[in-house]
Amino acid sequence: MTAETVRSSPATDDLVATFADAGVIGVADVQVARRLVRLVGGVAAPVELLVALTVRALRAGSVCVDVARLRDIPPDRDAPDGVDVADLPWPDPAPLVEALRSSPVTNAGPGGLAPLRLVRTADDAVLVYLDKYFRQEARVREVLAARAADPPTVDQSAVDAAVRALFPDDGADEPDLQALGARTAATHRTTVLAGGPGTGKTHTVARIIALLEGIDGPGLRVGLCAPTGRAAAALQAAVSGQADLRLPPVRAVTINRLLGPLPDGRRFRHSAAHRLPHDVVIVDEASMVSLTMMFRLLDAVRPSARLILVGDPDQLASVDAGAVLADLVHSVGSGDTGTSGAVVSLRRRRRFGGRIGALADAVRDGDADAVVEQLAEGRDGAAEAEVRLVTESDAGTAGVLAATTRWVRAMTAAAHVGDAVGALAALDSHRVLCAHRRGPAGVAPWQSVVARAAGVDDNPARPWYAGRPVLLTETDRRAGLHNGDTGVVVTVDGEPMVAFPGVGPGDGPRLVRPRTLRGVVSAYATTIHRSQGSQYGAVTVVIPPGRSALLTRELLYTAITRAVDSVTLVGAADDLRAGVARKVLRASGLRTDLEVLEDRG
Ligand SMILES: Nc1ncnc2c1ncn2[C@@H]1O[C@H](COP(=O)(O)OP(=O)(O)OP(=O)(O)O)[C@@H](O)[C@H]1O
Repeated sequence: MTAETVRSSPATDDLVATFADAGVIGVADVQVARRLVRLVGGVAAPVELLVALTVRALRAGSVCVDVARLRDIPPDRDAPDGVDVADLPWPDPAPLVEALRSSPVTNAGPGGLAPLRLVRTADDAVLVYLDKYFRQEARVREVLAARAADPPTVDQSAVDAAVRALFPDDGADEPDLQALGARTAATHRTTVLAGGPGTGKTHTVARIIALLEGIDGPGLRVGLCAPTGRAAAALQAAVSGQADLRLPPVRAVTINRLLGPLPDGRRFRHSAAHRLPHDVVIVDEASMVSLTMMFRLLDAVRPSARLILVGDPDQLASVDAGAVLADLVHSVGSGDTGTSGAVVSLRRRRRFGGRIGALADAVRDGDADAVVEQLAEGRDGAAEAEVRLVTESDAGTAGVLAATTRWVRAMTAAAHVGDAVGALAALDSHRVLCAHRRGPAGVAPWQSVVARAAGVDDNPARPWYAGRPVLLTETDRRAGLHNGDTGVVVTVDGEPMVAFPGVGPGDGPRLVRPRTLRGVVSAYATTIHRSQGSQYGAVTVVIPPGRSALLTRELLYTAITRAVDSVTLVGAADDLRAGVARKVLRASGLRTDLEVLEDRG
């Protein structure tokens, strides 16, 4: 359906069509809104628009909308030429709230279901939810509060002694936040262990398992999970790599797998009616957990079990709506215990150098001047700089392509002689990351630019050439391969094989026959979303021109923190500044108390 058919549909109101034409809401949002409005028998035009905006916001990751900030909802697509969304007839908040209060969308007749919920926050914002998400958020709040009100009883001195043994004094002046995290995990039902890349979260998690086993005795049932299969595999490898701790064998699975999906594909074996058996459930990469997934998990975790949520609240959040980890970190504050649990934020970076860290901090804090200042050192392609900005038009681009060419040639050289270890090491030594899939600064053109610069014919008709970096777009659980995994085509005994990193610590590469793989694309350039959870030597980040709405602070932070040794940003300083300033709006009510506003019965 085109914008034209939106307008000509009989139930169409001009207001909704005007916003759809301007790209603010999509055709799918209009359709869902129409269906909901029809269910309640029709509503005033501004209310119908609000329903459509609520659906749009959900698709953009927010579980609710703030009626005073409707303009901040990310648009469905760029506005057509000549249209300024600021000039649209945005409804005024006060009359809109009045209309909502008495509308059938928030007040269904007897026995009917009202699709929307209307609430006021402690700081006087008015939020509108689709009923399902309101109920999920309320349940998350309720479970966390009940868990916080019932802390585990532990022998404090035994915990302290065990923590001291696991975290020996390293002579640093600062308080040992890893030790604090472990102590907190032992003394609370719910703990958030927050921290950027390389701040020692996994190191701490492994010691938390050892600590809890020490307190509760052997036989502790540990549920280790992560939102995606790839993240679960990485967690498994990282925890089993801690040989000195002699941890019991643990297996990390996806949250979905932990909960046990039932054949109907909608419900799970474990829920409030049939809880998970574990004494401790540890969720890694928890920033990627949506509200719906967190709701299911919290329902299924035994009230007496410890829950430890581990992740980086500043990274990109889940694809689905909700950013529960960031909300918890915000509502509690580091080192504090709130009504929902306790938060410990690790700060000391243990992996990459000072400049990448300082650049990442400046992006996280939204300080565009500091970002540009950090990058000044490497201006005009000072090739050895740890962080640098090169403009697409200057000689710097040649330097960028020289670096990507060295990367591609290193993969190719190792691949030709069947050196899978060398090819995989080369693969992870560099990555080209784009904000967009399409468009001039997207993955598609950059794939060709990088391949062509290295003299490679990346021809889809002959895909299995040695040295081709590949990305999987499907999961094959039986083969242990996950959507998002990357590998390199290598020649083994004259035959092409695809090498993927081994799963366990010390495992050699896995070699897979090309014809057994489904969903394979080249990986000369990938999206920043795809890079989440991985680490590479050097990272080239392509900044899209023209103030793209897709380039956000969280996206830039995620891209920059993938790099261990160096970061090169390619693009214009002004576009970079605009991206640093653009914070993803993830509205939710979890950061505050809520008062229901509807005139229900
Ligand atoms: N207390 C510590 N003493 C010595 N080394 C440490 C300590 N904590 C972490 N490290 C080391 O620092 C590096 C980063 O730690 P770790 O992998 O635990 O961080 P992380 O926060 O889980 O990182 P990411 O999420 O990016 O994978 C690892 O090599 C780890 O062994």
